[in-house]
Amino acid sequence: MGSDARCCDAGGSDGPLAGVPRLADHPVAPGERWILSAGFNTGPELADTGRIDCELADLAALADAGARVAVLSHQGSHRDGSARGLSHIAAYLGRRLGRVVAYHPHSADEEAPRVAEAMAPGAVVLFGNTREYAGEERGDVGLARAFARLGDRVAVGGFSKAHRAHASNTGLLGLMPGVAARSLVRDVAELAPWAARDGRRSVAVLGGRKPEKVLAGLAGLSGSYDLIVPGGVVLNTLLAALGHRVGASWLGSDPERCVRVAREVLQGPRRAVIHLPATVYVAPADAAGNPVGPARPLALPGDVPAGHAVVDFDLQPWAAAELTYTERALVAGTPCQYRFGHTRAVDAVLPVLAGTDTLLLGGDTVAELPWRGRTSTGGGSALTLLASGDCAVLRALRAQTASLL
Ligand SMILES: Nc1ncnc2c1ncn2[C@@H]1O[C@H](COP(=O)(O)OP(=O)(O)O)[C@@H](O)[C@H]1O
Ligand SMILES: O=C(OP(=O)(O)O)[C@H](O)COP(=O)(O)O
Repeated sequence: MGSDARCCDAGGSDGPLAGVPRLADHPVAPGERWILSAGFNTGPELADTGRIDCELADLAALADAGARVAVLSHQGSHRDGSARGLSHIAAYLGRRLGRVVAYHPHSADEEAPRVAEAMAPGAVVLFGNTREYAGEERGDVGLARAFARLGDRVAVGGFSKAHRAHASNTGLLGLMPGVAARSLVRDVAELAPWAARDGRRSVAVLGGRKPEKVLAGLAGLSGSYDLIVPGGVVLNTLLAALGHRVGASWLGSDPERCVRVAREVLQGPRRAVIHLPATVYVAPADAAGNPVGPARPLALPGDVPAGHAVVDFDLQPWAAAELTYTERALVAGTPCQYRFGHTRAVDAVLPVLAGTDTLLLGGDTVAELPWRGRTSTGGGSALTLLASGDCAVLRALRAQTASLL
């Protein structure tokens, strides 16, 4: 990771959007067959519809121009069996767009291309969850070829998966002309105030469960932010890197790499002060680090008892004071087990940050926290972009040539 967080810089250049072809600049002719690669990765109860709502304008623009629009989206994961059908999302899209949105439950079965071919100009069909297939998350070219039978051009939205080189985004871009959807351009551009160092005091509150919170968040932002408040998997990983026993605390899907990176961050030069709590709260926990019994305080330094996991922490008074001076903040990943009633870290952080330029990142974080301020549909993707200045989908879009379109 670079020592400076980069994105679209605050000085107004296009940053990572430079050289990216855009749907907004591209005329769409009636009857053209378009795929919209979307990112409707949201829970079945649709607690937060931001990841769907942000793609409505692109869908409407394509359909209004008379395109035949095949929508592909991921949700959940094939790897852990959490991928589900998307029929409820087709119903929601229909209501919001005020037009019929048909649903075909598979995106790569024999029937799917026939459904796509039969669409009338202006029609929209949502195809089944791309993560029904193992090849999606592997970026499998054969699966991308199957998806490619649904259209002749692709508009790539789905910022939440822009850091993934998957069959339904970079895979399709390798096979057909493609442009960035308006939602992707907007989501990337809106990160600019949280990117390059601009002299404002900055804090990153990091939590959640996914390795990107450590690999992109902790490693990438410790060189450019003033204060990092780790929670969730990031705090657990730091405690492990410091040599504490962490019991059943959740260390994510790539624990060895994350602990190694956390150790490098702790030992290497960095700008950020990293907050380590004096008191964490531990509770009996299941294999996923989720609490199954009441929590009790544990003073640090100390070891988490076997079968217990860190579920929450107290913010140190000096950090609470620092937050009141913060001018720019991001919260990436819920810092504590909020949905299980462990709310101390969130209660200490969010109300103070509500008065600053603060951005909440990610799907679960935005869905579960009481926040009325600015949000981003990207979690890991936004951190990747902030940390490295680029991501897989933008690279693939830049590689497209105008002659393809
Ligand atoms: N200490 C913890 N141990 C395990 N899970 C945690 C912990 N703290 C927060 N979480 C969980 O992290 C989830 C969000 O993680 P993640 O998927 O990485 O965020 P997002 O989808 O917003 O990017 C929350 O639902 C929360 O319950
Ligand atoms: O929810 C998402 O990412 P996030 O949890 O980093 O916000 C995206 O849809 C990417 O999903 P993935 O991390 O399963 O590839």
